[in-house]
Amino acid sequence: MKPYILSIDQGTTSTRAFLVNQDGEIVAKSQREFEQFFPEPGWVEHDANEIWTSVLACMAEVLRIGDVNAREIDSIGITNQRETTVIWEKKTGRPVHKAIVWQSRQTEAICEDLRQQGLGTMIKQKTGLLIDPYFSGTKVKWILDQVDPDRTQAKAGKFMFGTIDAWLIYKLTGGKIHKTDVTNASRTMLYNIHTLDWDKELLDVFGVPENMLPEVGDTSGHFGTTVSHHFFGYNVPISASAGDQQAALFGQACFHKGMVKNTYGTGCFMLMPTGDDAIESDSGLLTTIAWGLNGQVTYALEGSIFVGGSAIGWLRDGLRMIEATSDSETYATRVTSTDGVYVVPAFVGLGTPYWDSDARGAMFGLTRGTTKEHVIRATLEAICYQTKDVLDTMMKDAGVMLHTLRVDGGAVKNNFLMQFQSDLMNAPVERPVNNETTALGAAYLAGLSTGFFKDKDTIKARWKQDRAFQPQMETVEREKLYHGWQKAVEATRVFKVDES
Ligand SMILES: Nc1ncnc2c1ncn2[C@@H]1O[C@H](COP(=O)(O)OP(=O)(O)O)[C@@H](O)[C@H]1O
Ligand SMILES: O=P(O)(O)OC[C@H](O)CO
Repeated sequence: MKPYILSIDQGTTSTRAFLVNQDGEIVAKSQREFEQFFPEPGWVEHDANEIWTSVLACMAEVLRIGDVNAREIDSIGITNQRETTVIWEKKTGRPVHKAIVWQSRQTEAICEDLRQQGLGTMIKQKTGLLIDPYFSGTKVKWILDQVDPDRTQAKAGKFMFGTIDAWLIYKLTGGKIHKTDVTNASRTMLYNIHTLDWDKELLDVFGVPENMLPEVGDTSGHFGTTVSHHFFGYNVPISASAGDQQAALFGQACFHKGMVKNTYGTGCFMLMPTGDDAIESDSGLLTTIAWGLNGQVTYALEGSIFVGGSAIGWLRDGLRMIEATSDSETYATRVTSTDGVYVVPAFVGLGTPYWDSDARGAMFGLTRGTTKEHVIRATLEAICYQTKDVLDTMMKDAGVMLHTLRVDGGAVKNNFLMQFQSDLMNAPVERPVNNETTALGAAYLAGLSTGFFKDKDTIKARWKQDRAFQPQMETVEREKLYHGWQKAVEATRVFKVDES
């Protein structure tokens, strides 16, 4: 048995590679940031080639750091920022446009047109998604409209589309394999999550020829092997591809309905598996695929918050109130409350449960006595309020009670954030010892396919708690604070800049 799995976590702001051993421990890690392009307000793009070279660099570096030879790698698991859209030329492998990132709002006009055509219900029934620029479908249409408006080239089979996993699989296999998995496909708005097929009616709506689309497989399965010149002379199997939020759900061993994880990264994403029941939400949750294993799909409910930890990046880079994101905890705990200040970080609109593309950020309750400590605390609290909005909706739609929330992602190091979250939800918040649950999830999924890991119970047995935050706040206080937040969101949504 080869002793390691190489897990690649291709995220929104950085690429990471990890070596995971059979005890489910991370023995080496490497990380590279890459450029974010903001060509217009609200637009976010990546250079797909830069992402690819960051993956190659991280793979080489993690082997060097771990002092591991490529021949010791059992398999590769890929997990990725979801929805981000790449279209490349079949013949040359060259991207035809920058990758359009999940956060980008540049397809809002296309979305509005779809809403006007009354397609919302059909799209939701088939894909589990709501019409919003977040998903890949309108991004594919947008790129094709730029480079091939009448679709002559696309119909002639000149282009390939992929989410980031499919792009990396294509590159790693030397262009031999064009494949994705069900979790990534379920975020495209082109895939029918019930029939498990690319949907012809949707492809027509978006003007996307089927020949551009990748094959769709189980999350844990066969995605080809690396070509040896990319992997130090070895052909290593790629055995998993999973959207990063789904990989985190798996890595957190949330295998049953009622087990919920929330990831606090750039945005926040809360997922709960619902078994073979694709629960449709009327309150703004998404119905999505948690994973595909052995030909069997598990569904999930998801709440997506577009601005989570990145609001703390804004305090640092935009407002310059802090030098490092970790300073936010120090400042927040210098005051005992926000003194009535609320920050609504709707910088790119609001996701679940509001789905308001036009909303923009706001701050309320300012007085002459407001200090930066209050603003910083209010920004951290906003992450928790948004999470409560999503959680309450999820519990109601699924008809379950929350016992405990499992958390991960870059911002969970912040103890103030975690304690306030627990207080606000009146439930324990469990932080795992190993916060790299996304990478671990991808490693587990890869290892299940090759026999490196025995079964899902092995993963459950390896989950260890670092700290459980217990609720301490009085009910009256909690309700008062949350009521203030609800009023702030309402007021934010009323305010619209007149662009005429
Ligand atoms: N101590 C902290 N307190 C609050 N937010 C933090 C802290 N450390 C990191 N963050 C936030 O966490 C995010 C990074 O988390 P990460 O999981 O690496 O994100 P992603 O995978 O989306 O790139 C950043 O937006 C950063 O502002
Ligand atoms: O890269 P992350 O961790 O911000 O995750 C992004 C999500 O997958 C977007 O849906």
